Amino acid sequence: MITSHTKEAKLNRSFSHAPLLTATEMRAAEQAAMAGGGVTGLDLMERAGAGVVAAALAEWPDLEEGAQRAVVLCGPGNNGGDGFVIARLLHARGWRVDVFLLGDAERLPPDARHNFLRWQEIGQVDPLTDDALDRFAGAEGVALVVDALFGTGLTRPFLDLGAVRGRLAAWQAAAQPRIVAVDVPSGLCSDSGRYLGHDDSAALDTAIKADLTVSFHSAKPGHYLAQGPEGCGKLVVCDIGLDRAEAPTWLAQAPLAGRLSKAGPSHKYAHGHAVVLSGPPGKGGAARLAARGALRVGAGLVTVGCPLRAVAEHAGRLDAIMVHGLDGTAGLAEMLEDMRYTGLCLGPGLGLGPATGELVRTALAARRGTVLDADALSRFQRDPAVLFGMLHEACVLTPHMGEFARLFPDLAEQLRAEATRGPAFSKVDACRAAAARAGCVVLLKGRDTVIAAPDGQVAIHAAAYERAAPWLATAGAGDVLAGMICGLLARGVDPLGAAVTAAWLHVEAARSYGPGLIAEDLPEALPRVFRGMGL
Ligand SMILES: NC(=O)C1=CN([C@@H]2O[C@H](COP(=O)(O)OP(=O)(O)OC[C@H]3O[C@@H](n4cnc5c(N)ncnc54)[C@H](O)[C@@H]3O)[C@@H](O)[C@H]2O)[C@@H](O)CC1
Ligand SMILES: [K+]
Repeated sequence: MITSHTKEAKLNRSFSHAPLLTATEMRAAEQAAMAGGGVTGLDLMERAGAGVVAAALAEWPDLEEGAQRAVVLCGPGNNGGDGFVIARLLHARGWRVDVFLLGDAERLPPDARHNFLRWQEIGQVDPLTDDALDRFAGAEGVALVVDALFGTGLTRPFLDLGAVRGRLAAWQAAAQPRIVAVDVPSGLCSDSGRYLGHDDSAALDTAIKADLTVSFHSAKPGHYLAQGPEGCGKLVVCDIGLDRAEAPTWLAQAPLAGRLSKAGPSHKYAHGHAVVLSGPPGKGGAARLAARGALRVGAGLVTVGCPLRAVAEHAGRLDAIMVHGLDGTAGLAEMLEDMRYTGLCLGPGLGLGPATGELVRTALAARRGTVLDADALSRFQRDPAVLFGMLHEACVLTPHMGEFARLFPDLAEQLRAEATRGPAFSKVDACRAAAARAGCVVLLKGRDTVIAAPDGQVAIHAAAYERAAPWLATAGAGDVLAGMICGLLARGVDPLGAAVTAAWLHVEAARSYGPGLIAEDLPEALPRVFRGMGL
């Protein structure tokens, strides 16, 4: 599952991005390094443990002051092994450390067992039972709890230890020790960001939620998807000396400024002409928002194409954006004979009637860069295969979860089903399968937006951690996103690049505007974002 060098080189020109490794890919990276002979599993475990200690001390400098007290909860695998290393390193700093083990010490894997035995030369290990935790509940002065129960090896729900979660929650509320999770908060699936065995909405009430999560080598999809960000608190990735891995899934980061620059050809047609189709009078606001997004993202020209009877409404509301009255699908077909129209956007406010289906058919036959959103997707709920049969590789579909379920009901159902085994079916899995089925780029919206191409590449764009943008949950924001993608397609950006770039800019615009944001503000915030990028 490693991308080819050619593909990688192409991606590198478009984005800065970091690979996100699944549990299987992470294991493979570790195995490859060990097979190369340069490093042993014990070396990696030592580096992982040292990385957690360093990250915790960097996060909370007050922990450097005086002797502190820590509780380390170790699990039955190598995540627990990291825990024994951490206990030893904290002890070496003069800390008082209490260590609990979940499971049978005899059955620990070799590296974890080695570190268990080393710890036993220093201190004792208590079994992690309800009784032990009860006895410990009154312990004073615990400054740090280390969650080293389960990492990437979580295969089944972590249910029988409701007591642990309850205790941690109680400690967090009462004594307020900091909780640092090793690799992932235990119970969270590192591939999907889902807490196994829990209804999603209830999971966070009972889960181990960390204040800081320290992962190794590369972040994992689960740190960014679903409940990952809430569970992890804050994320730090520490280097454990493995070679940089490439993977088909990566984290979308800032687009390279050069790709958005207007330096070079100065003629407006050099930057493309985007067309946003609008619905009937009184329903044109969504199209106008999309058109504004297309214009601000740098399309040379933008036209709203609308029914003849909606021309007056649009003309009264638009200046820099042109209005073109269309006489149904024939009018659209005639308009698109002009090859200077380079990007299309259909869906926002378009309506769910048969006319929408016909407009989509006509637009797709013109084979331009085309964004299909909202009604242009929902219209095909009864027979998605009809839509899939018309799509081409210059298309981008931008469903939210409800629209996704209309087009890909089986995939949505898999995502909705309770996750009972790890690694669990993830939004990445769903979106990757959808893109393969549709034969074009699919951008599945959410705080964790997932963007998949039909060749299997997937970018996760998460408005989480330092890029949280809660104000983006506002009416019309999706219309602006569709318009921004359309504008980039019109400018000649490839579909995956356009979708990833727009997703990043959209969140950046929201963050730069801040509280009180409404959809109209998003396009207007783009100039500030561009200036910040040095454009
Ligand atoms: N892969 C790597 O490159 C490295 C891995 N390291 C650590 O190793 C971890 C992965 O170790 P493992 O693969 O041993 O996996 P884990 O330590 O995450 O857990 C695996 C063990 O837990 C059991 N288990 C899974 N779910 C359970 C449940 N719900 N209840 C009870 N038992 C359950 C499994 O049967 C297995 O015995 C990483 O998360 C990381 O912390 C680090 O030491 C550094 C290097
Ligand atoms: K953990």
